[in-house]
Amino acid sequence: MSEVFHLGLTKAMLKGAKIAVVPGDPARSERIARRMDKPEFLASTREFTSWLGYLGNEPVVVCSTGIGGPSVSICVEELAQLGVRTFLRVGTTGAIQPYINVGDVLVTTGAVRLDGASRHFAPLEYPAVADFACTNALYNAAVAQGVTPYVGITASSDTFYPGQERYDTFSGKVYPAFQGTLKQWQDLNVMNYEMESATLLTMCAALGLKAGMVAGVIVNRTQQEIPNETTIKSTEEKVVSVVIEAARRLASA
Ligand SMILES: O=P(O)(O)O[C@H]1O[C@H](CO)[C@@H](O)[C@H]1O
Ligand SMILES: O=c1cc[nH]c(=O)[nH]1
Repeated sequence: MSEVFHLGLTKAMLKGAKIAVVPGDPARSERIARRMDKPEFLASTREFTSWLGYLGNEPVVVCSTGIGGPSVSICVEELAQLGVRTFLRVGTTGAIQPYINVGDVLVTTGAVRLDGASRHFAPLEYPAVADFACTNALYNAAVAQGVTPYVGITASSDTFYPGQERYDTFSGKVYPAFQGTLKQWQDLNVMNYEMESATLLTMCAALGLKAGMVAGVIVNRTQQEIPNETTIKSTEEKVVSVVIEAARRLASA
C-alpha cells in the first residue's frame, strides 16, 4: 500500500535510499537502474516509473518525473517524504549556443525560471541554483569518463514550443512575450533549454534538499530542430554514465 499520493512507493521499498536519480522519460528509469547493482522494479504510476539499484552498499532510487515542473514537484516532494535528500536530474536538452555540439554534456549551475511551479516554492527573486556538491560530483564524474562538460546556466521552460521560441509548423505562432527570447538568452550566455531544472533547483534549495542537473545535447537550435534517433541513444548513454558515477561519488562521500 503506497505511503504517498502518486508514486506508489513506501519507505520499505526504498530501503533507506537517500539519493534519487530523476530522469524525465519514464523509459529511462529502467535503463539507468540496470546500470547499477541488483536493479529492482518498484512501481509505475502515471509518468512516475521507479526502480531501485545499488551503488556499492548504497541504495539509490530512480524515479522519472515526466515532463515539466508540476510533475517534478510531486516526484521530489513524495520522494522527500520517503527519506530522499539528494536529487540528480539527468535529461536531454536543446543547446542554443553555436559552439555547443550535439552529443555534448552540460552541467547546470543555475536555471532561468521560465516555469510556473517554482513560484509556488519561492518568489522569482529567489535563484534556481544547484547544490555545489552535486554540481562538483557531476562535473568530476564527467571528466573522469573523458568528457569535459560545459558548465553554466540553463533556461527552463514550462513549454517546449512557445517558451523555447519554436514557431511550430501548425500555427506559426509564438506569443509576443517569447518572441526574440532565444536570441536574448544566447546573448546572456545561457547554454540550453530544457523543462524541469527551474522547479527542481528552486524547490530543493528552498526546502533544504540537494539537487544537481546534467543533460545531453540532442539538438542545437542554431543548426537543426529534429534530433537523430542514434544520437539520442548515444548521448543518453553518455549522460547516464555520468549521473551514475556522480551518484556513486555522493553516496561514498
Ligand atoms: O529528456 P528529459 O529528461 O525528459 O528532458 C527534456 O526532454 C523533454 C522534452 O522533450 C523535457 O522533459 C525536457 O526537459
Ligand atoms: O530542445 C529541446 C530538446 C530537449 N528538451 C527540451 O526541452 N528542449
